[in-house]
Amino acid sequence: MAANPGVLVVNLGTPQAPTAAAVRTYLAEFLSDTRVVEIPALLWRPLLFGLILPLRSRRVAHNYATIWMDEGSPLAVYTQRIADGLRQQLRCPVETAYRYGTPSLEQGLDRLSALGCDEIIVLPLYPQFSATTSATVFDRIAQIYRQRRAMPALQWIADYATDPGYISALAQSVQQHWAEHGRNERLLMSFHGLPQRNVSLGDPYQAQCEATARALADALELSPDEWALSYQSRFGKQVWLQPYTEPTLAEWAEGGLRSVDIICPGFPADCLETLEEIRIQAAETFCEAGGETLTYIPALNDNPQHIQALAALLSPRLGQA
Ligand SMILES: C=CC1=C(C)c2cc3[nH]c(cc4nc(cc5[nH]c(cc1n2)c(C)c5CCC(=O)O)C(CCC(=O)O)=C4C)c(C)c3C=C
Ligand SMILES: [Fe+2]
Ligand SMILES: [Fe+2]
Repeated sequence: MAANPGVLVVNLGTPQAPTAAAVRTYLAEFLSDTRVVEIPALLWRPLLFGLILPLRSRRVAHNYATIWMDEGSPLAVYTQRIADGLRQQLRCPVETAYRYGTPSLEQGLDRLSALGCDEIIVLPLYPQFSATTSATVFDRIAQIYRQRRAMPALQWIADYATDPGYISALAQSVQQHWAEHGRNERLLMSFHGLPQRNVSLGDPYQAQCEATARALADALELSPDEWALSYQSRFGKQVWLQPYTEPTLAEWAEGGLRSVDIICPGFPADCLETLEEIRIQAAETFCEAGGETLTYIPALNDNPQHIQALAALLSPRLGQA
C-alpha cells in the first residue's frame, strides 16, 4: 500500500544555452522521437542530420537568444517556478523533469524515489492531450521501468483541457490583463499546431483545444465575433491544423482590424513559441499587414491561480482532497 506520494511535473524540454550547438543537441533528441515525427527513420534521419539540424540550429539559437532570461530558458525557468509553487502548496515532494534534455524523466523519477516516494503522480504540463507530447512521456516512463525490477505506484494526469480551475485561472488572467492594459478589438486563442494527419488518425488534440477555447470564451462571456481559435508553430511541409495563426492575423489586419489580444492557452509556461513566435514575430506580421497593436497575454506561469488550479487537480490523487 503506497503511503508517501510525490509529484513529477513534466514539460517538453529546452536547450541548455541559446547557442547553435546546444539547440542542435536538443532538436536532435526531440525530432528523433518517432511519436513527434512519424516519417520512417531510414528516410527521416538523413534529412534531419544532413539538412535540417545544420540549417535550423543557428537560426533557432538566434530566436532563443532574444528571449533568454538571466536564469536560463523561459520554459525551464517557469516550469521550475510552477513546481516550486506546487511544493509550497502540497505537503509532498515535487520534482521537475523533461522529455528531452535534463533533468530527464529518469532523473526526476529517481529523485522522488530517493526522497522516499512510493507513489508518483505524473503531471505533464500539456492541458490538451496529444500523442506527440503526452503519450511520448508515458512511453518513456514505461520504457524506464521495463529495465527495473521494482517500481512505485504511478498515477497519470492525461489532460485537463476543461478543468474548471484551469479555465477560471485563464479567464481571471485575461480579465486582469484587460483591467490593467485595456481591451483590444478581438481575442485570438492560439494553440500549438499538429499535422492534420495525426488528428485524422485519432489524436484527440484538436477536439481538446476546441473545448478549452469554448470554455474560456464562455467564462469570459464572449460572443462569437469577439474571439477565434488558431494554430501556430507549423513545422515542415505537411498540412497542419487550420486556421494558421499568422495568416489569420494578417487577414484580420487587411480586413480593417487594428488591435488584437492574443493568448496561448495550451502553453502553461511561457517559452520560445509564445515569447518569440507570438509576442515578437506574430506582432510584426500583424503590423506589416496594417494592424496597429497585437498584445500578447502571458502564460499562466507561476501566477497563484494557476498554482492553485494545478494543486486542486493533484490533491485528490494525493489523498489531500
Ligand atoms: C513535427 C514537429 C512538431 C510537433 C508535432 C510538435 C508538437 C507540439 N509541440 C508542443 C509544444 C512545444 N513545442 C516547442 C518547440 C518546438 N516544437 C517543434 C516541433 C514540433 N512540435 C520544434 C522543432 C520546436 C523547437 C523550436 C523550433 O525549432 O522551431 C515548445 C517550446 C520549447 C522551448 O524551448 O521553449 C513547446 C512548449 C505541443 C504542445 C505540441 C503538440 C500539441
Ligand atoms: Fe512543438
Ligand atoms: Fe516556432
